[in-house]
Amino acid sequence: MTRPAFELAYRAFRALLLLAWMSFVALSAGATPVPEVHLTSTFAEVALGRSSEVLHDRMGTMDLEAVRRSQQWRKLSSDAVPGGYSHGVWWMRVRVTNSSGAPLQAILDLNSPLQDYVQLLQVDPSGHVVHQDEAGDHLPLSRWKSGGRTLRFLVSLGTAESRDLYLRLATEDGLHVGVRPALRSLPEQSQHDQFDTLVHALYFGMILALLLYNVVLFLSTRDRALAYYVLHLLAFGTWAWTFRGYGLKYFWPESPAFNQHVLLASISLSVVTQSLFLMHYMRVRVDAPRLYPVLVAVTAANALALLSPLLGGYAGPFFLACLGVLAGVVITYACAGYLLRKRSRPALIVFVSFAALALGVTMYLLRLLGALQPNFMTEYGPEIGSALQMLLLALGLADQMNTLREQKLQAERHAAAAQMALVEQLDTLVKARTQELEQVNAKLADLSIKDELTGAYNKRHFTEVFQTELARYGRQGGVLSFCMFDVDFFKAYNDRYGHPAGDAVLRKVAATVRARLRRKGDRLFRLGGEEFGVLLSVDRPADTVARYIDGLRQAIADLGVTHEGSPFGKLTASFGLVILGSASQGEALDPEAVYALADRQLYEAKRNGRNRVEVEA
Ligand SMILES: Nc1nc2c(ncn2[C@@H]2O[C@H](COP(=O)(O)OP(=O)(O)OP(=O)(O)O)[C@@H](O)[C@H]2O)c(=O)[nH]1
Repeated sequence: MTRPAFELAYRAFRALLLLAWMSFVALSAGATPVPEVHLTSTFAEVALGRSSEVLHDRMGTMDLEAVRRSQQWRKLSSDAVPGGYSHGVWWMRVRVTNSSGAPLQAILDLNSPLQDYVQLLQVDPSGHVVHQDEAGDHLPLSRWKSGGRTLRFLVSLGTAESRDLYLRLATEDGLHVGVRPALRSLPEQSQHDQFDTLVHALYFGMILALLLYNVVLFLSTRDRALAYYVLHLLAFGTWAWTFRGYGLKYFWPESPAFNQHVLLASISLSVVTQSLFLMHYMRVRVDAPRLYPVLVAVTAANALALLSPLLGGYAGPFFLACLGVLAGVVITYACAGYLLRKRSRPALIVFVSFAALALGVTMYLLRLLGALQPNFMTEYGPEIGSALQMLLLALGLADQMNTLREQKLQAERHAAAAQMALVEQLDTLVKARTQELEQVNAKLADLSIKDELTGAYNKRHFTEVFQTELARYGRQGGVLSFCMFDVDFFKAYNDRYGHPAGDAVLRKVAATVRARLRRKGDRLFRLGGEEFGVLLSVDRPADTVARYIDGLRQAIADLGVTHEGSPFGKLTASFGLVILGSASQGEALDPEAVYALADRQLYEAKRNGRNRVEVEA
């Protein structure tokens, strides 16, 4: 071999060595073992988190070849691929080997409808992509190969076949949702979906029932708290419906952008309507006036957050919406805590119901972070928590309406009692006034028949009574006695002692006589000037009448009123008496005639010396 030929051969050998070394390096880098999962004949479900590896492609530029060769793969500490803000791409890989002894189909389910773009690359052990699928809530549903509420892919394996599954999770603007991919056999997936549908049917059924019930309640009561509660149920229900993927699946499958808007708007609307409801339900304005402006401000901020989609993107508005939710939770707890110290029952219900929601959501998040084991409570934590919250608030509302109705009834009872008391008071007043009026009337009537100076009945009344009594006597018989008496030398008395003294004497005489008329029917009349008449009761026996009248005369004389103008030296009176005995029964007596008889006897008494009684028998 010539020297140049040798050098050429040597160079070729070196190049071959270099190529071999480079190939070795390249092959050894690509040959990093992929964690493997064996699917046996008893396979039902494998949670892929801990059985797989993840890779964070921070720039989002790596292709399959690059990730296959990467040395950055690491194990996960939980079942969930980390969520949060990152503009990179998350990759997940696992080798699945069909050890069931027969061809096998499985579903790779992300257990979430929320991930912008997902790609599943199924690669055979030699590195060839044998199958490629895409899905994601930024794609219309028609581009998801395997339909379902959640993001999922079909994996078909031949007997003893192995495939490397590369799952690529990308976002539009950096917001990654923590997903928990699981591989399930078809029967297991079907059972899982059935149970999931049942739980959500119950959940959304409950929201719908509460919604309708409260709409009816609102229509009958027109209570604003109820109206806000209905709107809140509507907003929250819409959010939950969309969040769980039913919006995209059933309502707007070809409008992923609209799905994002609904998701964002329903968060802010939920907080706004909830704050408005709480304002009325807990009477924040009246009972917590210093917190009220803060609650109003938070509500207004959440209302403004509804406009945040105008800023573009999803991550930014979502961040704002989350801030709004946080502010809403803080102010709600502040109000409820403050009002709890005032022993407000609505505040207690709000406190407990929000605690239930917080507990449910916390359990769900802890499960996502791998701190809790998966179970019914952690899987459906938000649903259970919010269902409890909604039920408690609905019960609270019903309780408040009951309390209000009770208060209204009590107020009505009080008003009725007060009205009753007023009526009674009015009644008593009317009775008192009537009595007073009757008394005044009686007094007026009395005054109209009495003589002002002496208090004896007046002449007008005498005429009436005398006529009536005579008529009665004419009908019934019995004894009727009438006498007239006249103060003796009264002119002289007036002349000597003055007219006022005369008046006083007349009063004294009348009082003396009246004091002795004790029987019912005995009456004293002033017939004019110093002349009086006495009509005696029919019950008085005839033989006692003259003596009785003489007793009156004696009583006047016994007054001992000095009268120097009288031969008796004191005041006296003369009496003319007529006694109509039973012999006169049935006679129609003429009052004037009887009067004249008495007057004549009085005249006789005067003529016979005064201070005496003359009787017409
Ligand atoms: N003070 C006073 N005097 C009266 C009243 N009414 C009548 N008189 C006076 O009574 C007097 C009656 O006088 P007379 O009819 O002459 O009778 P008399 O002086 O009593 O004489 P005899 O009846 O015969 O004893 C008159 O002077 C009347 O002015 C009165 O209301 N008050």
